[in-house]
Amino acid sequence: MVETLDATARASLATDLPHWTLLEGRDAITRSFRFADFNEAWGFMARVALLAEKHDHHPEWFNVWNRVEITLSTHDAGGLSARDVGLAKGIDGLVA
Ligand SMILES: C[C@H](O)[C@H](O)[C@H]1CNC2=NC(N)=NC(=O)C2=N1
Repeated sequence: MVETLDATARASLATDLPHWTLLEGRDAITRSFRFADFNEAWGFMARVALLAEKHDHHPEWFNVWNRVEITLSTHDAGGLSARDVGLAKGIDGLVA
């Protein structure tokens, strides 16, 4: 069983992941990305997919042309876990 984030980890979310926001009504974080065109967005999604496989942790996502919205939550934990923070940091690294 995966543990959800403790209070200390939650308190540092805003500084650890400044580009991600907490969803309303659900224990999950989200970030929206915008690219020059669909080709760039799809390339990013391909890199995220490889990263997700490496982490064995997978995003919920939505794409329209140049926009990609990613939501992270740990289904096995029923909420946010360190796996989400790890994957979010990895995703941030792809666009840094
Ligand atoms: C068996 C496999 O390790 C699990 O189902 C993993 C795969 N990817 C996952 N991704 C996410 N977001 N949450 C999970 O609980 C999860 N579990």
